[in-house]
Amino acid sequence: MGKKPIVIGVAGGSGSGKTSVTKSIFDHFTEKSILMLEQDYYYKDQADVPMEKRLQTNYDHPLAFDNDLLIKHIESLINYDSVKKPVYDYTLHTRSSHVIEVEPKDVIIVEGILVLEDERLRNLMDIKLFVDTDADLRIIRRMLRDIKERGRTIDSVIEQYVTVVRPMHNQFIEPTKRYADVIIPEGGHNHVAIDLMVTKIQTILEQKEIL
Ligand SMILES: Nc1ncnc2c1ncn2[C@@H]1O[C@H](COP(=O)(O)OP(=O)(O)O)[C@@H](O)[C@H]1O
Ligand SMILES: Nc1ccn([C@@H]2O[C@H](COP(=O)(O)O)[C@@H](O)[C@H]2O)c(=O)n1
Repeated sequence: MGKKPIVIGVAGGSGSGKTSVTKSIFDHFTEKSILMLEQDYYYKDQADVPMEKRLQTNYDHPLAFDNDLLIKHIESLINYDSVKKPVYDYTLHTRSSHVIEVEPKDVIIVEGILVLEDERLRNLMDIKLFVDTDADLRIIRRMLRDIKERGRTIDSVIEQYVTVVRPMHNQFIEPTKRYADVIIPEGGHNHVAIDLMVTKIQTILEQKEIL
């Protein structure tokens, strides 16, 4: 392997298409060259917090995340050491008892709403992306996804969006766009932006002579 893995940060609002962009990039490579760390998996553990309190947690505030652990894991992977990535359960609002053993790779993608908010995380990144999608599309996408995949109701998604997600987005997420090297409009189906990123990563991997 080459000297140091490349770290790519993918930020953007909830429902903007971060995961879709990351997966589309991912699918162009073999598993031996690229790995993904989801900031969501690094929400603070709430195993000891009662469920009624978990429902009141602000999951869109920077303090909701265990960035210390995320940074520790990125630093280990940069040194080509494996890590035990936590697994997050959105229905229980805490980490599951499982972990995923992640082997080091030459490309590390770190994806999440607030990955560009923490200066320590930004300093570990070689390329910073911000997926920029209008608020109306984000709420529609989130509504469909959260009901289908995260065990939520229409009422709960609307209530959370209006009281927490929207204000936190405006206060903490949107301002991090200024740190991005590349802004990707519309997210998951932006094939031009995805192809550009794939080409860039391929070039880096070719330089490392591992393709
Ligand atoms: N360009 C797009 N057009 C339509 N739906 C999309 C698009 N990009 C993503 N989606 C859908 O919107 C939902 C949220 O996308 P996701 O990639 O999970 O966003 P994020 O990770 O930013 O929250 C998913 O169900 C996904 O399939
Ligand atoms: N228990 C939780 C944890 C997080 N959320 C919401 O997830 C959003 C971030 O994930 P995306 O895939 O949408 O980027 C964030 O906006 C939190 O509100 C949650 O609802 N419950």
